[in-house]
Amino acid sequence: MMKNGLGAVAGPADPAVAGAVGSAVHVRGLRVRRGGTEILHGLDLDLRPGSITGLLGPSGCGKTTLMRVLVGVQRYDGEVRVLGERPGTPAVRGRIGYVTQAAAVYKDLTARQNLRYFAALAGARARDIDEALDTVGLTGLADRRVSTFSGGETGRVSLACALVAGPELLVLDEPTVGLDPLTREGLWATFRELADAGATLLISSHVMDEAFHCDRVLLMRSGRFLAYTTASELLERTGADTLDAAFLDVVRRAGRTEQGEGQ
Ligand SMILES: Nc1ncnc2c1ncn2[C@@H]1O[C@H](COP(=O)(O)OP(=O)(O)OP(=O)(O)O)[C@@H](O)[C@H]1O
Repeated sequence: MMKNGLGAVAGPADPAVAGAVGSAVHVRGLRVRRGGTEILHGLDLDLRPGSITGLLGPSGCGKTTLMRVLVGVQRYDGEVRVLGERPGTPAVRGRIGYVTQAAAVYKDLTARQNLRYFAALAGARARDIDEALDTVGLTGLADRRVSTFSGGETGRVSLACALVAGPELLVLDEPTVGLDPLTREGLWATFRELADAGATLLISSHVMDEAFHCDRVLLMRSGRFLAYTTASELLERTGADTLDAAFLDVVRRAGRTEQGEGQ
């Protein structure tokens, strides 16, 4: 398992639930190549059921690639289990929600019609459509065609479509980008409710401060995990005033460790 800049390891959040059986996500030695280049360099990870994990790191570090592996649309080498199964297998496909950066909704339908469609696909697992619309703040726009929505509103329809399917694992690629602070706070409250009800959430973000909403954060850089910790622990250990400064500190320490190992 890889050492990070804080002297900890990117691995089990809680030894009591570590391993393929107890983890919602279990990853060992994950490697991914895209376009002939290795993008992820041997990742280890366990996510506890009912937890929120923030996946934080600069653009291009491999966040989306990791998410693609978990939802079963990316080839990989190594061991990966999601909800106890191999990614992409029929046994888990309907139990995982994935919201990409590009909204995947039907623009010629209204928001409500989109949700009805995704609820129908989810069958017995489906949640209440009005509640999902309310959660993302779209009740007032529910019966307008999505083609008339702003980018942020369209993104919220996409999120509501994932929510309405009642997923056990929710993988969200930058769900709060372009949203106003009020909607953002409301969404984080919803994410917490989902986790409290037993769902596991992995949420990527560029915004370091969103780490305060997460149970744990994974700091990622250049296809490697630098730390798997909490926001407050990160501040405490680095002595930094802000999470941005703490992240830079971790990056510098990791660089020094690599240099030291290379000598
Ligand atoms: N099909 C591809 N062929 C070659 N390289 C790729 C391909 N897809 C992605 N990459 C590269 O893989 C790296 C990781 O990309 P990824 O989309 O996972 O990053 P990210 O952390 O999600 O970035 P962002 O925050 O900007 O969305 C990037 O350097 C990207 O250029």
